[in-house]
Amino acid sequence: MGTFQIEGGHRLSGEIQPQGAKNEALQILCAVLLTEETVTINNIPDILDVNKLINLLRNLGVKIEHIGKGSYTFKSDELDMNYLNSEQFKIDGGGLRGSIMIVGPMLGRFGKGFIPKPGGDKIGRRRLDTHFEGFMKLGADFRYNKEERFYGVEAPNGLKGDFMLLEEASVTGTANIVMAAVLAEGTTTIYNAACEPYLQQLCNMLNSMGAKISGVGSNLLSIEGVEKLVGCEHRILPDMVEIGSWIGLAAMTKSEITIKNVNWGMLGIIPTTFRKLGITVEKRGDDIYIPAHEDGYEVQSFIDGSIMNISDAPWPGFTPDLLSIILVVATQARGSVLIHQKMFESRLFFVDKLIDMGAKIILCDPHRATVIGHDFKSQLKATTMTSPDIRAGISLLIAALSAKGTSTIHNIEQIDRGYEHVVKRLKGIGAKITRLE
Ligand SMILES: CC(=O)N[C@H]1[C@@H](OP(=O)(O)OP(=O)(O)OC[C@H]2O[C@@H](n3ccc(=O)[nH]c3=O)[C@H](O)[C@@H]2O)O[C@H](CO)[C@@H](O)[C@@H]1O
Ligand SMILES: C=C(OP(=O)(O)O)C(=O)O
Repeated sequence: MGTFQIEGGHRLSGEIQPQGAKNEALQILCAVLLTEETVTINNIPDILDVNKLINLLRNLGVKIEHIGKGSYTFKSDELDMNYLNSEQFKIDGGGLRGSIMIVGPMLGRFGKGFIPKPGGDKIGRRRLDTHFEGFMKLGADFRYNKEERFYGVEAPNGLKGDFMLLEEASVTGTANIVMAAVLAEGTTTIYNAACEPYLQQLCNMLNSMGAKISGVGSNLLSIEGVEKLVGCEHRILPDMVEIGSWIGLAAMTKSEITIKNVNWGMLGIIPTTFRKLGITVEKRGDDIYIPAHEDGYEVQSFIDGSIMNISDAPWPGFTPDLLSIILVVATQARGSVLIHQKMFESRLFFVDKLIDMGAKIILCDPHRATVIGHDFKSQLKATTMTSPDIRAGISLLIAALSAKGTSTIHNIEQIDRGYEHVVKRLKGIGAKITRLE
């Protein structure tokens, strides 16, 4: 278990370049399985989850070349199907959430897809029903081995397009079904599809490979199946969740920070949501400029004067992956805010660590927390903590950087899952952080 030691209470300053998006990369990497031709992907983040998935693809027989920083080529022309029955696959597949998305492309191209129960954050129940109901709608047979927690779908006679209304707009579920449907016979219509930038990017990439997907960016996708897909080159967007994390970091440490080349057009409601806490998020070309908040930041109120409420929702609503960061930043705001995590039922429990540090938070129930901001009149105090999940982890790191004294965070593999070279990059803007092995 890795550990960070953080000396808090220092101002940071300078520029930070966002990494490529983790959740987009996981979809895009799975899509390389859909063609025997070469696929080149640029701006792949060097993070634990992505490297685990690249390793899984290599073990499956994909020929992979690292051709430059963040750039790789993939060629899936001779896959080793026996790997899917191996013990190694159980270890590799169970190591991250994103591995679930190899099932759709394998089913679409080879008529069968398997996966052990995928890993990822323990942030509440994480059902896979949407994925498998979608595959079944396309004509696949489903089986689940409860003992081994192993999922399988097979369609020896190929998949047939159909209309489906998803029970929920699942991000990885939509990606998985789209990747199966591109090679199905006939037209598939997916209503209540997730439409995050991750999915828009995936659909655009598939179209550049010869797929026929329309409705990209909406919750109604139409996919006309094609016989085969060809190679392509794709660039991954900057990570909007990482960008949001750095906005929070700047505000809470009263630091002047510029986040470079953020691709503003794809940030959706994220800048507006930080502004609701009174944080200045300035657009400078394609950069985000956060000034040092010398006088703190004040939570806005609704038109009728009622208490501010920030909650998550499927895109274009506010991503649940930034709610933990909003919560930690709110602990130093002027005013109070109700944080409502609607999607995941165990993602707010990390607030007990913030309470230990002196934050004023009432955990109303597993989904809601009321934060009463300190307005910097009282600084958080350093402590020793363990990171329970990726976004709680980065939130605790932000809290530690703002706190008085030296904090220790254990289980930082959670942070390494999704944040590239975090020590080096944070040191680059003046943070006092050390990795202890
Ligand atoms: C690898 C990856 O891409 N992971 C992301 C993906 O996970 P993932 O694709 O696993 O998450 P889903 O979109 O399937 O659902 C997340 C949770 O939200 C609930 N739910 C979902 C849709 C909905 O309309 N209503 C609802 O309540 C689900 O029951 C589930 O508990 O999307 C999540 C939701 O944005 C993000 O937190 C994860 O970072
Ligand atoms: C929950 C997340 O990741 P995963 O779905 O990979 O667990 C996340 O990125 O915030």
